Amino acid sequence: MPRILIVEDEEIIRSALRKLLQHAGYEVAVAGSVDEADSGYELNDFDLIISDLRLPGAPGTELITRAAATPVLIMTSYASLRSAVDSMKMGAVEYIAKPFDHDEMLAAVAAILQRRQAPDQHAADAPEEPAGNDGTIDPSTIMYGKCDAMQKVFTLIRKVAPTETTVLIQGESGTGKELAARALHLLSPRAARPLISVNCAAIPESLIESELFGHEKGAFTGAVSARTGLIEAADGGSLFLDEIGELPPEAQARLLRVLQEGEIRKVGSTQSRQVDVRMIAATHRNLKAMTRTGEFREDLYYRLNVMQIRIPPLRERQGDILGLASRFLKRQGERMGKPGLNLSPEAMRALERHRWPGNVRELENAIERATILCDTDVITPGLLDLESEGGDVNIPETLVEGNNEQMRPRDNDATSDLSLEDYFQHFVLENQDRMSETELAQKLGISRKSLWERRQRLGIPRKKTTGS
Ligand SMILES: Nc1ncnc2c1ncn2[C@@H]1O[C@H](COP(=O)(O)OP(=O)(O)OP(=O)(O)O)[C@@H](O)[C@H]1O
Repeated sequence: MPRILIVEDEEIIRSALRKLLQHAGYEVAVAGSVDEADSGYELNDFDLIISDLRLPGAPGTELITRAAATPVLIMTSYASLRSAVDSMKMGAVEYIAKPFDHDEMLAAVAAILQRRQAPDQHAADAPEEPAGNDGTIDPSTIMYGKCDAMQKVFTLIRKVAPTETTVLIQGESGTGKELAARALHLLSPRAARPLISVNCAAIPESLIESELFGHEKGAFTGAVSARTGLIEAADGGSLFLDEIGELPPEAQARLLRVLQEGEIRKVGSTQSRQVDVRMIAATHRNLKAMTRTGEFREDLYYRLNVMQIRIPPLRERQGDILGLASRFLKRQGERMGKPGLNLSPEAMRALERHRWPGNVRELENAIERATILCDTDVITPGLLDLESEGGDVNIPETLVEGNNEQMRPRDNDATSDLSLEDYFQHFVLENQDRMSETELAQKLGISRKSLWERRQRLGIPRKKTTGS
């Protein structure tokens, strides 16, 4: 049985992670700091160390040198992507952003241990030797989907993952684009190398070029030292550019060069450097339409759109709703110490009838909310609180302004013209004075981070007087 050491100072995360890993069949030990880990255990006896980056005393990356024979997976908050990149450069085998998804964590652990068992296949110092995926990792171990539409997505992922092809993942917010990108990476020969995920909408426009491409010392005010960009950090691995439609024009031009020439030039540098990165991009927007309005470069669009994977909205995956719900219920129940929860027949019907404008994320949030509020073993429709969430709102048939036939609104009534962003904007403007940010995000079925990002993008930042 593989032995894993968790080094985390936050008790709640430490015990949740321990339970998750024990449940998955691993032998688990825990420590609250690097020194506690080092004095309490023989670090090289473990098959894997999972450590928080920020700890009291030495940072988690210290374990990379102290446990030279053991792979170290670093956990870091999403906001500190930069530290994640630095951790990878220091030799961490993988990083994972907190709060992490349980499936994502288990998939990352399984992939690292699998590579450890077959070290000849990945030779970390020889990236040109493909790490290989021996077939034990499958998209269905990373994301749930039994309906025909998702089975087709999985087939496509299995086919395209082993290639070097650039992939464009399209789908509404919350459909699972990021999970699909992770599956593409983990099933690829690059699985042993980093997957760097960047949300282009979350990085301020003024910083995006230097974040992605790096900069030389003195390239602009504040550039006190040279810095490696995220693309370079993904060298040998994969780069996932989420919300690619938000990339400003100058960064689009630079990215095109990376795709065409396989080389990057840091901001303020005259020299280029070759990089070997597999590009995966995602968007909920219609890039083709954006090329017509000049918002997105047509040449870049064609470079990115070599292979397209469309993740269907949840309302087109009717057969998966209950399966996903019971998976989330089991997970949340275990997390919150309520393991025997069930959905009442009425709750099941309510879930199946709901339109799910926020897709899988909204379902996940609804189940989490119901699990918290539930005082018995049965989840009733009232606890899911779905009526006010969209059942009575005019959600368009299809929210993506699609060039893709499948994505076009199916009818021409007035609501079909309402884009997801219009809906979002209406909802926020109408409700922000009486709801907190947390409530707004929950009702929209998105995370608070997503709410904040979209507020910035749509020019409706949170009012100072609004509570949260
Ligand atoms: N098929 C699935 N099985 C299990 N969980 C899923 C599935 N699809 C999505 N999820 C969960 O739903 C949430 C949203 O998924 P994800 O972040 O991948 O969506 P997204 O399309 O990238 O969203 P956004 O466009 O807002 O970034 C995550 O917590 C993810 O784990």
